[in-house]
Amino acid sequence: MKRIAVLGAGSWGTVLANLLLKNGHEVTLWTHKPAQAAEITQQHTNQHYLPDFVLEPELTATADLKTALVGADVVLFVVPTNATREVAKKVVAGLTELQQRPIIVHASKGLEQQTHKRLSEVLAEEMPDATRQAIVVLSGPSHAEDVAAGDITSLTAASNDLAAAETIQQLFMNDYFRVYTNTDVIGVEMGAALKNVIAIGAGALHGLGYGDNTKAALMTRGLAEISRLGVAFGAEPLTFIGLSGVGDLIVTCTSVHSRNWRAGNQLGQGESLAAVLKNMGMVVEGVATTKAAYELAQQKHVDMPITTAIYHVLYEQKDIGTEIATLMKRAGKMELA
Ligand SMILES: NC(=O)C1=CN([C@@H]2O[C@H](COP(=O)(O)OP(=O)(O)OC[C@H]3O[C@@H](n4cnc5c(N)ncnc54)[C@H](O)[C@@H]3O)[C@@H](O)[C@H]2O)C=CC1
Ligand SMILES: O=C(CO)COP(=O)(O)O
Repeated sequence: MKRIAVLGAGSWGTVLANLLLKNGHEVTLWTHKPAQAAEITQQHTNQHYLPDFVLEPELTATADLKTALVGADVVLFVVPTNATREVAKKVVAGLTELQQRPIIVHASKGLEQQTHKRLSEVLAEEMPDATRQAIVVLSGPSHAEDVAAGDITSLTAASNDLAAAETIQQLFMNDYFRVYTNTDVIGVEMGAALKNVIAIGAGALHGLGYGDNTKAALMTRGLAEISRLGVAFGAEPLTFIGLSGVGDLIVTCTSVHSRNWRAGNQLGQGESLAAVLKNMGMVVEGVATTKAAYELAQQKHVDMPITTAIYHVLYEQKDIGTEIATLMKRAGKMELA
């Protein structure tokens, strides 16, 4: 039995906290919203993020970070990518005062907007050795709504420290949640972040009325460019045919639960990006990651035509139909080049 602080009470943080509690661990969920902490602890619901899902009655939430961190063996970050650095700074202050050194895990999927860094890099930068053991990334095809319903789900726990990844694997495993380990942190984080970009494209195709052939083409060629960029940063190519690569790409490009897919679908139906983001009420990671991926591709001279087209639509207000036509007019090439 471990004591675990889960930071971020959106849909994913709440479901992971609930699962860890059901697995027999002592869990405290931290949210920066006091009213939400009260709702989770007293009413056992989190209506905004998980409508109608009843939480374990023993799950407690707090808006006081230090209360969540006291005695924690593991600290699990599940806040949006662009809040991770800010929250890490607060966690460092708390852990320094408490003189604790937990394993740090993150389950978020994105590249930091300003620096384009992966989240394990952000956490390593902000958290000195005295405040942490290893950093582990938890990733894979896993919509919170499906895990809440007890759907069989498989993820990967990636770390440079295999023993720490194995510890985290054991924390989460149960009869419907199976976790593998991986040591390719770069590949796992790049796959997780970049699939959100392609999912916006898949949603847009759906919104425009395209069929299954088109969506399969987008996913397959999307995976080709995800792998190219990942490998340029040192990822192992095989990681992209794993859970955090093709696995997460499939679920995010095909599920109505995906916020990235839903955002794309609404864009395809003619909504403006501003309206889509306003209506979603939850994080759509792929929007910021599209810009990061586009800029990284330019920096590394990696060909990413689909990501470029999505960047044009999101950031330069280009027409989706024109971007699709431009993609189709490119010269023929070898499939595996
Ligand atoms: N929802 C899902 O099914 C899955 C989500 N993820 C990833 O997990 C991460 C979180 O996603 P969700 O839980 O879905 O997001 P969400 O939009 O449902 O919730 C985000 C939570 O973070 C909080 N938050 C926002 N800014 C904050 C700040 N500056 N300080 C503290 N808390 C802050 C919000 O109040 C909210 O409670 C994302 O990176 C997402 O890609 C990964 C796998 C599945
Ligand atoms: O990462 C996810 C599923 O594995 C969640 O995707 P969305 O953020 O698009 O909902």
